Amino acid sequence: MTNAIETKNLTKVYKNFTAVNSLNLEIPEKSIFGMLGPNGAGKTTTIKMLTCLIQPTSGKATVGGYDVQKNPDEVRRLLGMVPQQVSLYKDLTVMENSQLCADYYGINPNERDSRIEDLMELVDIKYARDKRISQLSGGQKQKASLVASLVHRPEILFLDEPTIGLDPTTKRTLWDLIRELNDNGHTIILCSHDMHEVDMLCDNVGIINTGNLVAYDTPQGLKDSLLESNKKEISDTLSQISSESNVTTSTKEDVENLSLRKMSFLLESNDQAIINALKSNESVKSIEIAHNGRVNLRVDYFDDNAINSVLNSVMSSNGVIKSISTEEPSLEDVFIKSTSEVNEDDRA
Ligand SMILES: Nc1ncnc2c1ncn2[C@@H]1O[C@H](COP(=O)(O)OP(=O)(O)OP(=O)(O)O)[C@@H](O)[C@H]1O
Repeated sequence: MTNAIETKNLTKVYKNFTAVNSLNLEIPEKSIFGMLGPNGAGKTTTIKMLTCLIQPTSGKATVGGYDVQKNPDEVRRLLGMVPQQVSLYKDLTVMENSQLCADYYGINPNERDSRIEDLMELVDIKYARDKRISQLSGGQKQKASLVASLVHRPEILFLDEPTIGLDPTTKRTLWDLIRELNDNGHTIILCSHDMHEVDMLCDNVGIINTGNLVAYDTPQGLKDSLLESNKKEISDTLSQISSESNVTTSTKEDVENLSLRKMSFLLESNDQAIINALKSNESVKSIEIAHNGRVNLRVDYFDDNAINSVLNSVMSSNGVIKSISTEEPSLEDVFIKSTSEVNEDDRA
């Protein structure tokens, strides 16, 4: 698979502060890539280098095969950018702003307006085509910005916090649009603090912390690796504790609790036979029935068959499960873990 974007030791230093530190990144063509990182991590600086707005201090980046320093015009032609702060002309209308963009990219005037009309229809902003940007709401401005940035049909689209401040319905429309653009072959680079959005939309995710790429994988791969590293951490701590006689009972209990994973059921009825079967199941370490009737269990983290065995206990007592949930690590957990080890000197 070819890469839409490649960086090799890409670095940006402001005076003596390193904002992006030797970044090596590969973003496959026609994929959706999520860029995560805490405030000040270096995401915008990276995007600015990739979109030729600033020059790297050292290292290299190619976009669509073109070097950002040697061929900035070719790179600009390939990409579209929807920035965090909408950068359209406030006194011009939605239509006029898009026309200006189309003219900048030399789109044939005969084709220009029909392209814009189609895009306005796609993002549902046609009804405001003749309104000035200053008269639009936040969500409408975001949509107008999308139309203007898509008019030259960019192969690679950078979206910086595209759904921030949008209502849930408009957010969903934009998510659908992002998927649709991707289905049509556009590579999307999505910068977002919305973990659900990134988890749901992205093929790959990179987490940047103090200018360094600290994690890169599929969303599921990141969550799986956190589960593995949690298991290891708990098991190491438990074996350390069991060899130290002066550790208090409550500390032991705290760590042992960490080694339990939550699971919960809603059963058609909480027959005593089912509850007894669960209580006598060795994988079940605690059981509690909530006021809404939900059965909350804690099962052994390390027992790979725990969930299967719990399900068997319910089924063999003729229990009917209406809903079930287990607690798995979320992308937010991965983010917090990957960005928690910050060297304070790096943040200066
Ligand atoms: N022109 C500049 N001069 C000096 N330092 C800068 C400049 N631009 C950015 N920085 C610093 O570089 C670091 C990275 O900033 P950047 O804007 O890339 O972060 P970010 O990850 O996009 O953050 P956010 O999520 O808050 O938008 C920050 O510490 C910032 O203060």
